[in-house]
Amino acid sequence: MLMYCLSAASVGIQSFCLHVVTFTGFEVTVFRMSSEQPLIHMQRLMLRYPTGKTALSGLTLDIEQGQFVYLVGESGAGKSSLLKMLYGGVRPSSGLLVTQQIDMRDASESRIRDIRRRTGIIFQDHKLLFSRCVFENVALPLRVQGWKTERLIPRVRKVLQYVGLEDRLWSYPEALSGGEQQRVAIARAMTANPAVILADEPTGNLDVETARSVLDYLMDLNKQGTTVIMATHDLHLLKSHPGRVVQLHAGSLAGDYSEY
Ligand SMILES: Nc1ncnc2c1ncn2[C@@H]1O[C@H](COP(=O)(O)OP(=O)(O)OP(=O)(O)O)[C@@H](O)[C@H]1O
Repeated sequence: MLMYCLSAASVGIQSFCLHVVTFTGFEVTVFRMSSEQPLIHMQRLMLRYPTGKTALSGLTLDIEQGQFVYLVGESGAGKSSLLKMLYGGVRPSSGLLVTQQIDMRDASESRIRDIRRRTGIIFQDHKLLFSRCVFENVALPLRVQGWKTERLIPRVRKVLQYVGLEDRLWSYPEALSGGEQQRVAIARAMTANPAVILADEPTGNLDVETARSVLDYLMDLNKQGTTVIMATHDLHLLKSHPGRVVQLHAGSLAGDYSEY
């Protein structure tokens, strides 16, 4: 089932978005520009930290809606810095970055908040709140958006059911295994129907089997329309879960393989 919505202020005048309700019942927001621009467009993108360290030096790259992209490269290549830039954690020092139709060079704070609302973020150390139960951790992005408790309960139940943790609703993260904690982080990242999921080494602390199951969830979300961009050192995962591979080296593009 497809539902169209009118272009919102945050998506620009000539753009529109589709809310796609997928076969598993999740609604994914898919953005399209009338000019068919890519979801993410980078041109000679540079990032220099205040310390003077150049993390990205002249990156030119497009990422299309619906792609599954692995970011690979040696430690310090710039993978995390690129992900950070994609959710507005740091601003470009020079060059062009347009993500989800927002020019990040001069985007206002409210535009950056728009980006974050449409972006799910997963970290290696999952960054769950240990003082809050699973339900509250997963509900957080919806609470930030002002959802009332009665409306968010069914949504949180549904995403926890998806990652197989509906029976752990009231558990605290410390009572979960590393793999279960990462599945809670996936549930939290997907709960607000993001257009994009950014994952920074989400399998870094997991054994091979658990890492594969985390990848299964991300691949499944991708098949339902969510663009996934994932930094990883786990190159063996690329064989079992193929995708586009973007290789960085010392802040520059070193390779771009459409299907590994
Ligand atoms: N906040 C920061 N301030 C200054 N320099 C930074 C900062 N964050 C990262 N860097 C530097 O920028 C470069 C790129 O770092 P980044 O974390 O993006 O690499 P990475 O490819 O993600 O590495 P890893 O695989 O080890 O996570 C490195 O030289 C790093 O030391």
